[in-house]
Amino acid sequence: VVGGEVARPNSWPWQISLQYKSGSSFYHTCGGTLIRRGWVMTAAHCVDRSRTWRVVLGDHNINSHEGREQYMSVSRVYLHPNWNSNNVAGGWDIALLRLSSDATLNNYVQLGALPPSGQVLPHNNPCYISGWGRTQTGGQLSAQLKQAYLPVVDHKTCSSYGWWGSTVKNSMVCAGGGSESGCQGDSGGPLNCSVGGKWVVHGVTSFVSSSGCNAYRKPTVFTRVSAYIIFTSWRLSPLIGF
Ligand SMILES: CC(C)C[C@H](NC(=O)[C@H](CCCC[NH3+])NC(=O)C(F)(F)F)C(=O)Nc1ccc(C(C)C)cc1
Repeated sequence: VVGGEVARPNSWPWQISLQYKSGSSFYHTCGGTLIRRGWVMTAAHCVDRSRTWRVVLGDHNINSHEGREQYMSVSRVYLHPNWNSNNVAGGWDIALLRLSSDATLNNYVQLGALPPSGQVLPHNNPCYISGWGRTQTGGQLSAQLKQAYLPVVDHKTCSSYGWWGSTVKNSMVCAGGGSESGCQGDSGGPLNCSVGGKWVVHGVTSFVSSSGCNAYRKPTVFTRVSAYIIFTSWRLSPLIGF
């Protein structure tokens, strides 16, 4: 996250750190959202290589053990079938991770709320990005979870000339576009939007401009979660429409 501030610890209790094993250590690579006790939603581009993954719940400082963390292994990765790793602009940048055991919900670990199917937020709807991603273009990851205020940029504006043009599809949501943005390492994490006084996870962090994370008029682009939900009522919702 470029700009913004360090989040109050566990203030986004559905935010997870997706880590891969290298040697005997694990390294943060992406964010994600806990959407059921045994399921995490993240970006397909985060998990389209086969690695040994783990999900850390209830984290704040990813470099220290604070005692609130739950470390979960991943039993299966479900990439959206239409995801094309050579074309992030094509969309479909969404995946589900089945955890090998259920998370314990508490003050530090909660489920993220998903939007109703098809809901599109208005221009300037208040949202926050959260993540441990780089704090500058080409910079380092943040040790502590950060957040930045990124209001929604409607599709009409985001897909116009000088902005993202046709790179941005209707299955995406744009937010920010000023001096604050997501950056590498925030991928897969939530765009937390205030809707009717509640926080709803409306986006999965997907991409920023290759000329720099907080490039002018290149808002951070998120997979629009409501485009992948088939049913609105929770009784029928099979998580995400794969
Ligand atoms: C050095 C970084 C900033 C490069 C930048 N990376 C990204 O935007 C990567 C996702 C890359 C997916 C493709 N493997 N995402 C992120 O950094 C995120 F913002 F989500 F955290 C990028 O490739 N951006 C990009 C590339 C191509 C396009 C279209 C023109 C196809 C749009 C954006």
